[in-house]
Amino acid sequence: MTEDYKGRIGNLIRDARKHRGLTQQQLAERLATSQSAVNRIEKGHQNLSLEMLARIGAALDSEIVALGAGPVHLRVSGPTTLSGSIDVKTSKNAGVALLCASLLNRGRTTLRSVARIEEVNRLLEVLSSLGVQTRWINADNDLEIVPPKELDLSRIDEDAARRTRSIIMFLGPLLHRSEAFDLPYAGGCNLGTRTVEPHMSALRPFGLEVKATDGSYHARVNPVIEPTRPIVLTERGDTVTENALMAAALHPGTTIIRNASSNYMVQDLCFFLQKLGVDVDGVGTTTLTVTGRSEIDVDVDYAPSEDPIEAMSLLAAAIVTESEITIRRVPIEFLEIELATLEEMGFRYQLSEEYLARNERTRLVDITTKPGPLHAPLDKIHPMPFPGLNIDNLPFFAVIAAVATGQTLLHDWVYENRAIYLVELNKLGGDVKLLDPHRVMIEGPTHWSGAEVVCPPALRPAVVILLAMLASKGTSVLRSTYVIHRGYEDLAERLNQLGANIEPFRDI
Ligand SMILES: CC(=O)N[C@H]1[C@@H](OP(=O)(O)OP(=O)(O)OC[C@H]2O[C@@H](n3ccc(=O)[nH]c3=O)[C@H](O)[C@@H]2O)O[C@H](CO)[C@@H](O)[C@@H]1O
Ligand SMILES: C=C(OP(=O)(O)O)C(=O)O
Repeated sequence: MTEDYKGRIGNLIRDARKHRGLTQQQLAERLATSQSAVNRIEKGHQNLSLEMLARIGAALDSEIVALGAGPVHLRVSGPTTLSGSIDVKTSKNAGVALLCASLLNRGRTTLRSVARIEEVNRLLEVLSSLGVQTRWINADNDLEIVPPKELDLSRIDEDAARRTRSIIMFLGPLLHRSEAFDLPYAGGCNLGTRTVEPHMSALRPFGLEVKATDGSYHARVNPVIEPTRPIVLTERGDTVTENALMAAALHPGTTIIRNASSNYMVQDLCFFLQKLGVDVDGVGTTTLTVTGRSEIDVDVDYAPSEDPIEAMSLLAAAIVTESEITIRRVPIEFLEIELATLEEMGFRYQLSEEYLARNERTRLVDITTKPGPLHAPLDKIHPMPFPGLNIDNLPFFAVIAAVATGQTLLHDWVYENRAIYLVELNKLGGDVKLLDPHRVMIEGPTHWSGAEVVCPPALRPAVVILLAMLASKGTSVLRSTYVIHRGYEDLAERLNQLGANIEPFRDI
C-alpha cells in the first residue's frame, strides 16, 4: 500500500514535469539534487519529506498533493494501434428517457442492459429520493424500478437533479400525478444556451404552467385543460418530443404531435410506450399519433437499443489510431449519413448482415474498419435532425478531419458553445481554427504529441480529446473526466481491451 502510494506520487511528478517540458536533469537542477534522485522519485523508490514535496510542487508550478478523493483523471500512453472486437452499449439518451417514462407506470418496470453511466446514476438518485425503489438485478445491468403508491415530490434530491438536464423530462409524466410540484433547474453539458421554452409550449396544452424562480421550476397543472388540436413543436428536439409523448401517454384521448423528432431515443421511448399499452402511430416519422390511457399499471420488460453515438466514438477511435477493429451491435439506421460522409473522405469498412436489437425493432450490424488514408470532404460537415448527421456525432468529425489530408469545415449551427472545445485538439498538435462560435476549420494530417489537458465541460468534445491522446506520441493526461462517465460506461477499460494504454488515477 505504502509502495503503491509512492508510485502514484512518482507518476504525478513525472506527468507534471513532462507537462512543463522539463527533463529529469532540469528538474534536478531546480531542486538542487541529482538526476538519479529525480529518477528514483518518479519510479516511487524514494521516501519524500513534506518539504521536498512542497519544493517539487513549487519547481513544477503544480500542486502535487491535494487532500481528499478528487476527480478521476486518465493517463494515456501512445501512440496506440487497436485490434479486436467491441460491443456497443445501450444509449445514454434512451436510458434517461426510459427512466423518466417509468414514472408513468404504477407497475414494475424492468429495463434490460441499461448503460451504467453517471447520467443514469443521477436519475436513479432522484427517483429514489421520490420513494421509487430501483435495483440493479444482475451483472447484465438489468434494472428494476418499482414506484411507491404516492411519489414524495417534496423530498427530491436537488443536488443530483441539478447535475442532469434530463430532469426536465419529469415534467411530462409528473403533470398527471400532481397539480403542483417543484423541480430544480436542469443541468447537463455546458453547450451554451439550451432553452426549455419548447418544453413549456409542448406541455401547456396539457394544462401545465411553469414559473421559473429561485433555481426551481414551479409547476402548476390545471387538469381540465387538454389538447384540442395537434401539438406543433417549434423545434424538432429529442427531449421535447419525449416530454410531449409522455404527457400524451397518460392522457385518455388522442394527441397528435407534429414536427416530432424521430431520433433513436424517441423511437425507443415509443416502443416502450407501446409495451405499456399506449397506442403510438407514426414511429420513425415526424407526426406521432398517441392514444393514451388514464392509468398505466403493468409489469413491463423492455430492452433499449444500442447507442449510435458510442458507435461513432468507436469508429473515430479506429480511424484516428489507423486500426482495424470490429464494432459490434451498431444501430445502422442512425449512422448511415455518418458512414456515407466518411466514405466520401476515403474511409473503407465492411458491414455484416443486419440483425435485430433486443427490442426486436432496431436494426444492428457489425462494422469492421479498414485503415487507410483519408482526405478532407469537398463540402462542410453539419448536423441535421434525424435522419441527418447527428449533432452529437459532429465533434468526432473534428478528430477524424484532423487525420485527413486537407481542410475540413465543421458547422455546428445548433449549439452556441460546443465547437470552441474542439480547439483543445491544438494542445496535442492539431490545427483547429475557430472561425466563429459555430464554425471550426481543421487542417490535417496531424502529428499528435502527448500533452496534459483538462476535460472540457462537454461530453463529446472530452471524448474527442481522449481519442486524439490514443494517437499521440508519449504520455498524455486528461484531467477531471466525470463528464465522460456521464455518457460512457468503462470507456477507458474497454479501449484498453482493444490494446489502448489508459490508466485512471486520482490526485492523492
Ligand atoms: C438526453 C438527450 O436525449 N439529449 C440529447 C437531446 O438533448 P435536448 O433534447 O435537451 O436538446 P436541446 O433541447 O438542448 O436542443 C439542442 C439544441 O438544438 C436547438 N434546436 C433543436 C432542435 C431544432 O429543431 N432546432 C434547434 O434549434 C435547441 O435550441 C438547442 O440549442 O438532443 C440534443 C440534440 O440532438 C442532443 O445533443 C442530446 O444528446
Ligand atoms: C449533449 C449531450 O447530452 P445531454 O443532453 O445529456 O447534455 C450529449 O449526449 O452529447
